[in-house]
Amino acid sequence: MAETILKATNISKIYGKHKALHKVSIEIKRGMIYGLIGENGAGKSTFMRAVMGLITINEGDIELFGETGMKGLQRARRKMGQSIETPALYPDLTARENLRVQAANGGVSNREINDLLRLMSLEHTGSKKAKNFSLGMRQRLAIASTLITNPEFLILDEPTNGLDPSGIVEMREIIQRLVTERGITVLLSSHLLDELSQVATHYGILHDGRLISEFSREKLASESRQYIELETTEVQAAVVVLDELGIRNYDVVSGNEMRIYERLNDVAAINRSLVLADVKVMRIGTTRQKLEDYFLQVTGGTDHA
Ligand SMILES: Nc1ncnc2c1ncn2[C@@H]1O[C@H](COP(=O)(O)OP(=O)(O)OP(=O)(O)O)[C@@H](O)[C@H]1O
Repeated sequence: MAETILKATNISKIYGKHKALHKVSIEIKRGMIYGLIGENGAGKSTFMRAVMGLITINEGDIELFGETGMKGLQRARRKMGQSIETPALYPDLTARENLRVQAANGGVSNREINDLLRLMSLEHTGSKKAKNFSLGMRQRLAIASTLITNPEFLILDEPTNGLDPSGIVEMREIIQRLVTERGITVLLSSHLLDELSQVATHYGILHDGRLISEFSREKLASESRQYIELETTEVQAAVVVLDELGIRNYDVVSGNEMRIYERLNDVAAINRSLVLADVKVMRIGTTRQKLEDYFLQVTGGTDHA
């Protein structure tokens, strides 16, 4: 069983009359990438701040690396890095110079800095100053700065926020690299499930300060899986053809609609077989349940999302 890195039990945080977190319990084990999903104001940053000890909580317990209590948590937090409060970047310095400054007291070698620049895909930024960086580059440099201290557990608040699609893909790759190359456990947040869909191993949905759903990457993949959508007036006849083709993994979802979960690349061949058997095909093609639809489903519909 993997070591528990974070165990938050029944965490509540109240601002004035507003309950920003309501009895939130989350457990993160070594090697997980835990994605905290929720709309703006759901409580994601508040939870992360509580874990980092940047705010006090009104109720609940936090255990980090098996440590509890003020002293224990202080010790544990030395093994952590975060991007909630981003370190100041020096706009007139290059990526390398920025990391040098961050590393000034840490005895960090040039080799390590080179490695960090490569890890963050910043190795080709050369003499470019941080003020001329794209948002994605700045975000990556900020993460690189937090890695100077070699954390085992990293908290990233909305790392894909504001990035364009290619920046999002790059950030996902980098986060994955943190895990595979450095064995870092990650807690990260986003207001869009889609943005973390290919990176997180586990998901928690926060809504109005409550953790309303938790699921694994596997569950997400199976619930938002791709399938062939077939619309026909002759479902019975279509079933016979599919059986003849050896296709077993399908559902009849209504009187004239079917979903086929296998042979996704054989749409044309399946269509041909149906037509040859005189089955009227109104529509056939691959589709994928939109992740944001899934999000609406688990949050209970538009009222809650
Ligand atoms: N220092 C504070 N004082 C008062 N209310 C606060 C404070 N910080 C956060 N809140 C409130 O707590 C709730 C949760 O905020 P939080 O920043 O955790 O949300 P979030 O999910 O991270 O959203 P966002 O993506 O907008 O940051 C919000 O209603 C917010 O207004």
